[in-house]
Amino acid sequence: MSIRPFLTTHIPINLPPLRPFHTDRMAALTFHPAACFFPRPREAAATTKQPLHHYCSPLRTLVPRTTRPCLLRARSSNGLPQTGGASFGSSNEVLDGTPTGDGAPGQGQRGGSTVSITVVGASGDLAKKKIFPALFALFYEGWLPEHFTVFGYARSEMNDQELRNMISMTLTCRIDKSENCGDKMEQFLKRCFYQSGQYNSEEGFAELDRKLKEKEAGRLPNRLFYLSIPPNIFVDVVRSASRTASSSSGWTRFIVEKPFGRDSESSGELTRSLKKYLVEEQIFRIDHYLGKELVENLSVLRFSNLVFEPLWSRNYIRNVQLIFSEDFGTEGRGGYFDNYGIIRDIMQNHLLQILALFAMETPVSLDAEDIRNEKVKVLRSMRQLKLEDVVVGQYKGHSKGGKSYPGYADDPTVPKGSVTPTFAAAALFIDNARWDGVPFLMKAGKALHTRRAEIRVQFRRVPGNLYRRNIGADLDKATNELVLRVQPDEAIYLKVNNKVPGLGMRLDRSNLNLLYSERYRREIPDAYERLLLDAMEGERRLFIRSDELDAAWAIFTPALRELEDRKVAPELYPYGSRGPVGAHYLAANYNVRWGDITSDDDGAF
Ligand SMILES: NC(=O)C1=CN([C@@H]2O[C@H](COP(=O)(O)OP(=O)(O)OC[C@H]3O[C@@H](n4cnc5c(N)ncnc54)[C@H](OP(=O)(O)O)[C@@H]3O)[C@@H](O)[C@H]2O)C=CC1
Ligand SMILES: O=C1O[C@H](COP(=O)(O)O)[C@@H](O)[C@H](O)[C@H]1O
Repeated sequence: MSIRPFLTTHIPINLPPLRPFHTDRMAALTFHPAACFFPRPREAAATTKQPLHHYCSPLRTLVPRTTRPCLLRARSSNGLPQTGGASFGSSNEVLDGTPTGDGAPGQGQRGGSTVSITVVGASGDLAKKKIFPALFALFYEGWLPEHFTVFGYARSEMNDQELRNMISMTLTCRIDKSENCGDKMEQFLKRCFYQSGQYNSEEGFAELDRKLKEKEAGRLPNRLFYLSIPPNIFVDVVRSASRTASSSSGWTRFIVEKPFGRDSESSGELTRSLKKYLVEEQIFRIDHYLGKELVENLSVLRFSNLVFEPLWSRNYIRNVQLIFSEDFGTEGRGGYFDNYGIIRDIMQNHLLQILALFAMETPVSLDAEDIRNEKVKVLRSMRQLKLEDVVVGQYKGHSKGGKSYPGYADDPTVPKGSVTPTFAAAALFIDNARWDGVPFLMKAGKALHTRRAEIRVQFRRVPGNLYRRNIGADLDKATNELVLRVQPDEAIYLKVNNKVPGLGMRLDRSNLNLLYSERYRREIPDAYERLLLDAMEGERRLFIRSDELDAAWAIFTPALRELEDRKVAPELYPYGSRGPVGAHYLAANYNVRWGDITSDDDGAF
């Protein structure tokens, strides 16, 4: 829902900030779209069964629009908090605690609002590796509200202390701000609790509800459930938790982890099942690549720099490459992976989401729905992937330097004779006016020679290039290339032709390089931090809407089905190699050379 009418008519934009601003030179007072908004009527209705009122920040209690000023949120332009939690600080409590006097939800609530985050599947890999550490990082940086509680829920028998011990093993302090880290950890762990229960058990979640209420202590309760569990139990959890552990008067949201089905049909079925218990506005489908700094920056780069947007079309761009590689195999996750394969694991979600952001038209605003509307349009303009435009591979065992690396098929959890691809390359097309005929090439693989994720934009050659003699026969070698390196060593660099200093006229291709570690001397937050915070704030921009998901599956489902029906044998590639040569033939069909096979160092022609 657009925030515009509210913005123009109701926000006193000259309000002083709630706390003094940080002196950060990048500080900018920005209106945070989640801070003030009309209620999402269906979400509010579904969760509160109360009359609809205007919210002033979903993390704060309900405040009637007519009597409460909305809060402007101070965020530096690089996303760091300005005041160590300005948006949930004690000033909010003054607002929250004031009786509304009109029967609005929140009246009679004691001491403001609270947020409870329940990590379902707390004993699992993702919870330990990413979710608890991200929550701690948010706490450490002052982004969590004053009143918050973290609960772990899983079948494993554990008490609160055992959960805390488990979590503490993976918490780390910010490299650049390690002071008081031990104290902060202790404070954070004291807010962590555990409830053991079955995933389909309403009693289990009712018990959780009882404990949550105890911690909420009469404050307006807002509840976030993170489903960090295998997909076959998503619906069980949503059914049980929504029935017995929903917030009685605040919001209740569910973050759902991928995979969202394995094709159009199963994804549609999952969506329908979830919607029996939740409305779309309560469902936060996470794609953690959307939370990565460079992916967030894609739109900034494009829409706030005049030099890029005019070039962003078939007129100047020859091809776009989306590349993901990992230098390790499925180690330990073979059982899960075999049911999905690399196309579903990486391409259909992470790479396709990046592609949609890259290729979309300028959205009407930065509002979540405006952005997601544009992404859906791109996805719906895409051609279904054809089998002849796909190459699949699977890694095999390899020995190097006296060390041997197991093949995918050596994993005991992988069924014998599996043809599941651990590598794939694909050529995709967007049949719209902007991108007609431009190949979007994707490449994703496990157990390759390096860990890397990047977007490469190869531009067309300069017509009638005056310097063609200096460049040599292959003019495509001298075209500009813009690279957004998502990870590791985040960077944006542009390959330009340049004169090598000297009396002669020798050219080379050099990089104009924006290396984040040199430019910004601060740690880049993990994607899960950004996404968790957004979910708490009700900011949906970086989450996948159900129509986006449908459109994404429509592109890949036919080719996936054919691959499986025909049991297409993957090309084997050695662990630690650059992947199957078939990927080069596929690119060559479209006159493309993968940008990552040449060195990124500046080089002579
Ligand atoms: N791990 C990762 O890096 C990533 C994971 N994901 C997704 O996140 C979700 C969680 O992943 P991950 O943590 O690796 O998953 P796990 O396999 O570690 O499972 C999480 C927890 O769920 C419970 N569980 C596991 N299998 C079953 C089962 N068959 N039936 C019932 N409960 C079960 C276990 O808890 P208990 O036995 O205590 O109940 C387990 O600790 C998945 O949807 C995954 O696809 C997405 C991106 C990356
Ligand atoms: O979603 C997934 O992502 C990870 C890679 O994430 P990254 O942030 O470490 O790049 C991948 O290993 C996993 O297979 C996949 O499910």
